[in-house]
Formats: sequence, C-alpha cells, structure tokens
Amino acid sequence: MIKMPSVILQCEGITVEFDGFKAVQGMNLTLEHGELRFLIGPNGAGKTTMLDVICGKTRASSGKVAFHRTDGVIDITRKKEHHIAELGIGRKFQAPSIFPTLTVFENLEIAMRQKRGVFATLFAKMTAADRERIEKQMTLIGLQDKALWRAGGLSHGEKQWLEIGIMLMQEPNILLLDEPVAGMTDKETDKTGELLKEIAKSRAIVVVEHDMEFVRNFASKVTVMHEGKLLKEGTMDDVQNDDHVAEVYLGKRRDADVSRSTA
Ligand SMILES: Nc1ncnc2c1ncn2[C@@H]1O[C@H](COP(=O)(O)OP(=O)(O)OP(=O)(O)O)[C@@H](O)[C@H]1O
Repeated sequence: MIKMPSVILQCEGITVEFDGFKAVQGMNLTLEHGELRFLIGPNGAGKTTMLDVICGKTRASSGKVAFHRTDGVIDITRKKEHHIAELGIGRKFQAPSIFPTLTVFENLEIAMRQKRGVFATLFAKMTAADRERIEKQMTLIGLQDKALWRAGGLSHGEKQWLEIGIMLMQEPNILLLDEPVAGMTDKETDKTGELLKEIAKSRAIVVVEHDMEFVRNFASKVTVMHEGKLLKEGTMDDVQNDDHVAEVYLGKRRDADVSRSTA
C-alpha cells in the first residue's frame, strides 16, 4: 500500500493586496490528508480571499501555495484556475451553479463526462459502471429518490448537496467550501454535517464558516483569521477559550458564547 504523505496543502506567507489594501497578510495554512478544516473569523478577515488564492481565482502578491500530490509537490501559486481544478482542487461558491432545467441525474452525468474531458464522450453511451457511479453519488448526497427531479425544483439545501455531488464527480483531492450551510434549515444543516464527515474520509476539505454551532459538531482543527492574519489555530475549545479570539468576536466579553455568531 502506498503511504499517503501527511501534508496535502501548504500555504506560506500569503499576502493579497487589492489596490494597496492588504486583504491577507503573511497567512500560513497547512492542511493534512483527510482533514476537515474550518476557517473562521469576522467579516473581512480574509477567509474567502484565502480560498480564492488556493483555487487560483485570486493571485497572491507574495507567498507560496504547494499542493502535495502522490506524484510530487506542485507549486500552484501562479497556476490558472482551471489548471488547479484539473490538478485536484475543487471550489464551491455560495451561489449554486447547477443546471436547473436538467434532472439531478443529468447534472451528475454532465459532471462525470466533463471530468473525462474528451468531447466525443459527451455522446458516448453510458455504461453500467457509469450509472452505478452516479447512483452512488446520489446516495451519498441523499438525493437517490430525486434522481429524476429537475434540479431547479430542489430545496435550497438539496441544491447545495447536488453541487457538492457535482464537484465530487471531478474527484478532487481537496474541496474548498464557502459557507455550505448558509440559508439551510436545521435538519439540512445536520445532514450537511454528516455529508462533510463522510467526504472527509477520503478527501481534505476546507470550510469557511460563520455558524459556530455548526463548527462545534466536528472534532476538527479550526483556523481563526483576523484582519488578514492568522489569529489562532486549534480545537474549537482552544479557540473559544482564547482571549484574542473572544476580543475579536465579542469585544472583550469572554463569558459570552460565540454560538450562532454572524460576526
Ligand atoms: N476584489 C476585491 N477588491 C477589493 N477589496 C476586496 C476584494 N475582495 C475582497 N476585498 C476586501 O478584502 C477583505 C477580505 O475580504 P474577504 O471576503 O476575504 O473576507 P472574509 O473573511 O471572507 O469576510 P466575510 O466573512 O464577510 O465573507 C475585505 O475587506 C474585503 O472588502
């Protein structure tokens, strides 16, 4: 059996400037294989910008992003977004980008064919193995009973799951998710939590999240950003008991809970 290297992504000294304003300043972030990492922090802390840098949507003005794959370490700092996606880093944005008039099944089928990348395969017949793969994916995202539903008719939560399913069809090694439970009902939020745990068994995930109650459901490492910098990294307990974090979130009130913070 091939032993997986423990580190899968290493961001070092990332700085991002927008017209002279430093949205991210010397940020470090190291992600391990199979890790589910939460990136939290108040509005404007630079969380989304960090995801943008990793997926190649935004260029860092300095710093380095290294993607550790089984075939070697790749410097992705200057690579184009589509190339980074092909290498195995998938990014899900807040707004769904599914095809609303196509069914759940068809949305996943298109994603599967895109992965193959050959134009001819768009017209190729689907094999039993392909069908099985799509069905497996639908079961994972909890939409197996809605295979023939038009995606546009799904609930908000179901659309988000479908989109995660679409990303998984691309077989990424790392998934980057921006507020995956925003706007979800409590039940949908719980189901999303289970889904993320399941996905993290075989992939690394970085989740930008505002909902602290949601984050507390995971025994994961939490990275707190503030004003473009790393403020604290540790378990949710470490983070909640940290004076600097409390200050940033609560204006010096240590006793209050940061639950359901929309800071
Ligand atoms: N394209 C841009 N041009 C100029 N400024 C930007 C741009 N993108 C982000 N910023 C600024 O950079 C800072 C960090 O933004 P970012 O969206 O990364 O923060 P965030 O931690 O994700 O915040 P939120 O939780 O509100 O989404 C903010 O002050 C934001 O206004």
